[in-house]
Amino acid sequence: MTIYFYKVDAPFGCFSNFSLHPIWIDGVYWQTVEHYYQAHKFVGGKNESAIAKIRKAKTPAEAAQIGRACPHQWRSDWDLVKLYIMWEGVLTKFMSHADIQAILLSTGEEILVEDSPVDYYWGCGEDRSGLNKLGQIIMNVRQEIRWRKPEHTWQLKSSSVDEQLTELVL
Ligand SMILES: Nc1nc(O)c(N)c(N[C@@H]2O[C@H](COP(=O)(O)O)[C@@H](O)[C@H]2O)n1
Repeated sequence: MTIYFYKVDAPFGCFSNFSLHPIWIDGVYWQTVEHYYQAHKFVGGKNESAIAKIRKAKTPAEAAQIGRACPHQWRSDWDLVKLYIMWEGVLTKFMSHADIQAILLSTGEEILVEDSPVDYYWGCGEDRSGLNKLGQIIMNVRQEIRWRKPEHTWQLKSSSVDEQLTELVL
């Protein structure tokens, strides 16, 4: 069964980057993964003052609104680094909050899909043909957490450590 998530107040809403689960990365506090992700568009760019504005944004929607404005001011390597930034934020979120980590692990091997009607990159888009990069990252993080927690490794599909490593590298 595929698990679709999007709205924070709907089932599996804790998988959304808009969920109110703060993270600390490199000694900096971020209210949500969305704040962290949007702010990093401006790290090393032409308008670094936007970082503080996004960090202080009252809601993840406001953080996204600021972050999406002025794409010409984003760092030049944004397309190269955005997947890693997102992965780092999502991994930190699920490593920092035991309650949602348990929810994530309880999904077993189910496919996770961000059911965004507008986003064909991070989500599946209106017709569900999108790339679902956020869902893929959350599934990767689920696997990563199992690696870090030996008691969960029995849930991995492959039988040997070598096979499991190969799966992750590929
Ligand atoms: N809950 C929610 N509401 C929205 O309005 C959204 N667009 C999303 N999707 C998230 O938006 C982020 C991508 O932003 P950019 O388009 O790269 O500026 C990413 O966190 C998606 O998961 N979610």
